[in-house]
Amino acid sequence: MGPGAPKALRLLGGEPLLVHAVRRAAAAPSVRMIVVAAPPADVDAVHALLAPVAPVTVVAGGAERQDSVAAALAVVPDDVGIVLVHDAARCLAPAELFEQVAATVRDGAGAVIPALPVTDTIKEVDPGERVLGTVDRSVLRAVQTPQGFSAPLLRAAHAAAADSHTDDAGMVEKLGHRVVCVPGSDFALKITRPIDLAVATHLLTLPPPA
Ligand SMILES: Nc1ccn([C@@H]2O[C@H](COP(=O)(O)OP(=O)(O)OP(=O)(O)O)[C@@H](O)[C@H]2O)c(=O)n1
Ligand SMILES: C[C@](O)(CO)[C@H](O)COP(=O)(O)O
Repeated sequence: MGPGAPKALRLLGGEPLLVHAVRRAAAAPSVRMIVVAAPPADVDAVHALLAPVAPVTVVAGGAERQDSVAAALAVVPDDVGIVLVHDAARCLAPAELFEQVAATVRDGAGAVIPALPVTDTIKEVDPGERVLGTVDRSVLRAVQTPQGFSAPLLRAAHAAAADSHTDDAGMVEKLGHRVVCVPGSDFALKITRPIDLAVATHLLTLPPPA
């Protein structure tokens, strides 16, 4: 995103991305507890920011996403059976997506991820940008959050993780456990570059997705 405030605190329609993300998570009827991992120095400030939005527990996050998820998971009570892991950067993921993911876990899938088909042609390249080949995109999916898990499975995956993973489902895959996809949402785009913020600003003007 370039220089400026931490991405989760950048403004979208006048409110921080994190506020949008928590509001939508809290609107999902299945969500009964929200844990936010924040930079250690900002725990109190993030709690104050979110208190008017929804009841939240705020913990100190880690250096990497995986560390932050582990820190948040550590305070989830043992009687919570399903955990959804979400990115603040996917701040417009609708409440309905949280529900769909939670319902699929509840129906018996241990690990559930929202995913969209890939629409570009994908090339594999070498370090010199020379094309090595064209990948069959029909078997590829672009994966989003919230990702949903049975809590014991997610805890086991984090406990076993020896290397770094870009998503939680990757750790579950490493355990050899099945991960299933549900249809993702265009509203769950990851805000990474300034253009994504421009797209999200437009999405805010649209009716909420059905
Ligand atoms: N130490 C970290 C880094 C990232 N995240 C979470 O992981 C999400 C996805 O990571 P990413 O978009 O890569 O966030 P950043 O690393 O903060 O941003 P960027 O890569 O755009 O610089 C973030 O929204 C945030 O919710 C986290 O909890 N702890
Ligand atoms: C979890 C994720 O959003 C799924 O696409 C993604 O892997 C996060 O990656 P990042 O490199 O931490 O942005």
